Amino acid sequence: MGSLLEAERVVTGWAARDPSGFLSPYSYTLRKTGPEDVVIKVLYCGVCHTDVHQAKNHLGMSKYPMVPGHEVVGEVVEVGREVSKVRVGDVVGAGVIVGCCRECGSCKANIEQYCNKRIWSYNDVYTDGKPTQGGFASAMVVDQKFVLKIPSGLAPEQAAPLLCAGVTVYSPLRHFGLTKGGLRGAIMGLGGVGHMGVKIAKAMGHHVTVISSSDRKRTEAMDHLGADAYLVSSDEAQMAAAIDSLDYIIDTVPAFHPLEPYLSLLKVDGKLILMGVINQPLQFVTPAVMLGRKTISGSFIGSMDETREMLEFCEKKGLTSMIEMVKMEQINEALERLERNDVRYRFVVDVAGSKLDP
Ligand SMILES: NC(=O)C1=CN([C@@H]2O[C@H](COP(=O)(O)OP(=O)(O)OC[C@H]3O[C@@H](n4cnc5c(N)ncnc54)[C@H](OP(=O)(O)O)[C@@H]3O)[C@@H](O)[C@H]2O)C=CC1
Ligand SMILES: O=C/C=C/c1ccc(O)c(O)c1
Ligand SMILES: [Zn+2]
Ligand SMILES: [Zn+2]
Repeated sequence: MGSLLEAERVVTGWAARDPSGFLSPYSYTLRKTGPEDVVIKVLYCGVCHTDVHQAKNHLGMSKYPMVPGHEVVGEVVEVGREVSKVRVGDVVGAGVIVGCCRECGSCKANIEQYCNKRIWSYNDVYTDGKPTQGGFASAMVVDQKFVLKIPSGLAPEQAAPLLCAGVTVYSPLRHFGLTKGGLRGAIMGLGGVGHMGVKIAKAMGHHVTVISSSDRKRTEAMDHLGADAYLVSSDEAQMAAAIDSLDYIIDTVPAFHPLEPYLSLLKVDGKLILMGVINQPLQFVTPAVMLGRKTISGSFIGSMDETREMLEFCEKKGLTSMIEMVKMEQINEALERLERNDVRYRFVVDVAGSKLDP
């Protein structure tokens, strides 16, 4: 396979060319397989709201052409001579980060996602000076440090959303000591990250409330995802009844919203953990946190160690994601539906089963 891939280094991905965010086929060259590199034939790739933010330049940092996709599951088709972690034929995952400095405090503490020299899986520049491109493509080359074997008990397409959405909720629950049974938590925004939040928090034995912008997802949240309570954020009576009741809120809303109504739902020492990428200042008055010693924090994906642990946790607990599979030809419709909150609950692109070339 090595020599075949050497000869077939050109791959096709689907790239955004400008802030319209419209994706279309794009050919580019993968780097030569280095000693620590793993060449992955992409099988499936989840579609995260961050892909919308990046493709549409919501953060003002987008570089084009950009092939998004960072919930990647694929088959190893070639490995560099020093790769020991995976073998050809293994089903592996890759996520948001594909590089780090390995020397700073964060890297030494194995929380490489907080390395200031992190390299993003797309919309970034790799150590060889070439743009990184993501998983909406036939193949990727990834350093073995940022690749994990998918446990055999997880279906590959089910595992894709875990590589961003899953670890994004697992990491703060672990880090902030919120894993013990009996806690009362809330997941705000029932989308890709939020639905994994409900499942993971329930599997930890928590009482889970969904805080949603509408009543539309109530039945699914309660009957299919296993939530214990459902709160519509605009319903003042429901909100008032929930004051002082929660140990934590994981807030995944990707748009500006006030924080004070949600801070009031926390118990003393409760934590509001912000996950959404919002490019606008949020506001709160200080008594909203002082009178209750409350914490507002943020959290960014999770480390490779936490990702491995989370995959094992999901396998052990039999957790699956709720996905809608699409072909690459449907990616623009999927991105548009994601942006208008019309997905239950993660699109996953069947990359290997799609026609990628024009
Ligand atoms: N911190 C991190 O490491 C990570 C951050 N993110 C970020 O988290 C956010 C959520 O990602 P993801 O779960 O993929 O997104 P989704 O679009 O799948 O879910 C977001 C949910 O937020 C709610 N919502 C409320 N207001 C809006 C609005 N104006 N537009 C859209 N949704 C709204 C909806 O739930 P409801 O109908 O229940 O109100 C929606 O389903 C994004 O900003 C993403 O970039 C993603 C992954 C990692
Ligand atoms: O989906 C994963 C990435 C999330 C993310 C979080 C924060 C931020 O500033 C980003 O650009 C992306
Ligand atoms: Zn993501
Ligand atoms: Zn570092």
